[in-house]
Amino acid sequence: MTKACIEYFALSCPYDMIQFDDHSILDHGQASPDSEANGSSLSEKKVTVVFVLGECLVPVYSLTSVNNQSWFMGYFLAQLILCSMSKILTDNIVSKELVGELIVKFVLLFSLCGPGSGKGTQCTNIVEHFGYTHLSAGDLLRAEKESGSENGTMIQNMIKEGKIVPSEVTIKLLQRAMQANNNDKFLIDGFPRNEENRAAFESVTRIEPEFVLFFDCSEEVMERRLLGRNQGRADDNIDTIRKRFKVYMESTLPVIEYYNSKGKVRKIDAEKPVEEVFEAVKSVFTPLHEKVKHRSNAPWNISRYRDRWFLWRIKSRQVVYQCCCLGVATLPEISNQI
Ligand SMILES: Nc1ncnc2c1ncn2[C@@H]1O[C@H](COP(=O)(O)OP(=O)(O)OP(=O)(O)O)[C@@H](O)[C@H]1O
Ligand SMILES: O=c1ccn([C@@H]2O[C@H](COP(=O)(O)O)[C@@H](O)[C@H]2O)c(=O)[nH]1
Repeated sequence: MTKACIEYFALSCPYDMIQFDDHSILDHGQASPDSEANGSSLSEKKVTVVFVLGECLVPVYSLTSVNNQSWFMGYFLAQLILCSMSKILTDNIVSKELVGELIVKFVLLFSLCGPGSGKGTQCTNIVEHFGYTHLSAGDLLRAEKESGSENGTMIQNMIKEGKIVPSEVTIKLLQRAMQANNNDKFLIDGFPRNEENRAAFESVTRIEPEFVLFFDCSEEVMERRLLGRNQGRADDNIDTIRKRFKVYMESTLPVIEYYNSKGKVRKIDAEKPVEEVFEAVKSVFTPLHEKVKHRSNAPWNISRYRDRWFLWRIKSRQVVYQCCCLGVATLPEISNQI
């Protein structure tokens, strides 16, 4: 989550310093069956709010000293996004260290490998073993084409030619799929396909991958696997396969090199049998899995502040909270649910 960021500021403020648009939070508190949730006890509590400052202000909140209730946290955060940020920012900058363990990262992994290297096969294993949500950009595009979308013909032509679909189309599909899913661990397969995809995704979502899986496999082996796949895909023919290899070498390899220069690439020998490849995958995932397994299984919520969508979730008592800016979006289809 927001790993591309930039700077953290933790602000401690008494609850009553925060100006809400209305007082319904207190009304809510009085209505709560939980005695700690009444208005007077809330006003005595202290809240630490963490902001991430970037190109735009992306709020990330973590709460300390709050004996919170889940309804309160949810309502508080929704209100806080809507309230005047400037009022809070002018007060009480405490320390950057406070952030520490309290910010729980939104885990994102990319699997970026040649066509036919076996990334789809391994992603299925990773989902079963480590509980990630697997989003295959290619599958999302194929489903979009099948749905009769206005982009259907364009997508079909691009896939047939092995070309890369414009970033805005693919990113919108990925964002929608992430928003529709409660998981906090996503494995995005076959994306970003080129530098433009990568830069657009990071700029829109402000999310960077934790690491990038790279399945090393020769063209000869990949070609043999694709020709033997037998799933009726329009691009599993020798002409399209060769075009895909060319696009991969010219456009996708530079993305892998970019992530490699940032120390994020985990290279795996993908020419071995499926089970052996998965053993290597497991050794890459296990340390990360250990690190994040304490994370909350609370459901994700979504809300919008101005033109930005925020994905957030709360776990009360143990102070687990995550917030992720999903970027500028007009998503009228979900606005009614908020
Ligand atoms: N390690 C392996 N050894 C032998 N065959 C494999 C291995 N991994 C995958 N395959 C087979 O190779 C074919 C391609 O695998 P898969 O669909 O996982 O590739 P992919 O990288 O996701 O391809 P694409 O980019 O075209 O979606 C499948 O038929 C799969 O069963
Ligand atoms: O981010 C993406 C992912 C895929 N495409 C197009 O889809 C095909 C098939 O992708 P697979 O990952 O192999 O299933 C690919 O050749 C591209 O044409 C895309 O444009 N952008």
